[in-house]
Amino acid sequence: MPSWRKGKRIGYCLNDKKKKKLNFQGFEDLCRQRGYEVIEIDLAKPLCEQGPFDVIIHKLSDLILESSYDSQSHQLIHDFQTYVETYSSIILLDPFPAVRLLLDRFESYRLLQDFQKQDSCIFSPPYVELNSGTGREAVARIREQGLTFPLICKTRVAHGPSSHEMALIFNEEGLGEVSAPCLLQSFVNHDAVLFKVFVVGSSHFVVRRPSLKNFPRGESARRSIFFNSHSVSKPESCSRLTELDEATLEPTPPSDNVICRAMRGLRSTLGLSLFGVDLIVEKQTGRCAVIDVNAFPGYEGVPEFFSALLNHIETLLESHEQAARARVLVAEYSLHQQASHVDKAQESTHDTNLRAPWLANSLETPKSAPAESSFFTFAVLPAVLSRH
Ligand SMILES: Nc1ncnc2c1ncn2[C@@H]1O[C@H](COP(=O)(O)OP(=O)(O)OP(=O)(O)O)[C@@H](O)[C@H]1O
Ligand SMILES: O=P(O)(O)O[C@H]1[C@H](OP(=O)(O)O)[C@@H](OP(=O)(O)O)[C@@H](O)[C@@H](O)[C@@H]1OP(=O)(O)O
Ligand SMILES: [Mg+2]
Ligand SMILES: [Mg+2]
Repeated sequence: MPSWRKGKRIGYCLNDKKKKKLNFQGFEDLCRQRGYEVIEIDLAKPLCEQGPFDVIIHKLSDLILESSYDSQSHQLIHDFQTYVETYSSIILLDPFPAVRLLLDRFESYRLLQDFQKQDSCIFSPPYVELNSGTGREAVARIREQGLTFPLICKTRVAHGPSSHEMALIFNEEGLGEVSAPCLLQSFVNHDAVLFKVFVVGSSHFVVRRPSLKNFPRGESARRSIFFNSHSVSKPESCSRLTELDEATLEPTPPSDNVICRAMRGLRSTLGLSLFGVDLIVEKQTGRCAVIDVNAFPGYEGVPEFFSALLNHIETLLESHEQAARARVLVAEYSLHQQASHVDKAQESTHDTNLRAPWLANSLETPKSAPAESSFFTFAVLPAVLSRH
């Protein structure tokens, strides 16, 4: 067994629904077969009594959201965060700030807009944030930003049952029916096909799902349509809203090249290992739009999820161990350098019998050490480590 695997403990914190949907027991079994200890974390007990942990997997989105208005949840999140900061070698999948960002569509859609400026392989449909009042108050901004009907209205909060309640708005009158905080996004015709990209570290898996049908572009007299996103884009979804009015060719999935580039960029922009990205292909242009990003999604239709997750964990454990070993070697090396500087300096003071007062200080902090250490880290260490 490699040393980076020996005695390692994987903690997890998932609610019952998530454990059941993922069949998480299967992942526990896989980890135990490979020699890991797996611990289900009980948030009601102090973490230090349950640790130590090398890795913690969680979906604490409920608690993170509640922590903004509930003091007990705030304390739990605070304690959890303090614990992982104290034991900084713990690999947390995923860090709270990165997860928190995805719970707020205002934050995450802003980030997607910035992302498309850096990398135009995908685009994020234009939108307007509505902080207060009804959609009517946003009419001027909608025009200014060049948004066209239909619009899709999404709640600001991106997680939890009510976050999946949405509306399709076809005219100004319909805007009066939506209330803040929410965002209004241009609807993109995409032939009712959604591509869910499930990311696990550096791997990703594409799954096809049903999606909303096409609607004529521009303002129309149609009444708003209120729907739950889970009734249109789950594998088993069966809704009139996903039935195309006329037969069309199946849309071509985004190319591997586009998906790989976009996921590589999003992974580093978001700072997450476990996330899902919803992509659609614009009917008129063939461009690929990102319409949603979810933290630790369901991975439904990805039979390789458990092995990919464990591979990702093992990659992280191995690189953590290498980094820790490198730090020890650098520390040992610089101690050794300091000692030899002291010996040399003492020899020369004995020789000349001239010991200037400034020499004592310069001996305590040998100036050449950092440069030599970095030379050692970059030039010598890799060779040393590869022999270990
Ligand atoms: N801009 C858009 N243009 C066209 N269709 C869209 C757009 N945004 C969302 N949709 C459709 O609405 C559905 C729900 O939107 P979205 O994915 O944002 O909701 P969600 O509730 O966050 O979904 P999830 O369950 O994946 O978290 C999508 O699956 C897609 O069918
Ligand atoms: O199970 P969870 O509570 O994490 O639900 C997540 C759900 O997974 P499921 O497949 O288990 O329903 C995800 O669906 P897929 O993208 O995978 O289709 C997606 O809807 C997330 O947004 C949900 O997260 P939440 O809205 O709750 O943050
Ligand atoms: Mg979605
Ligand atoms: Mg979502």
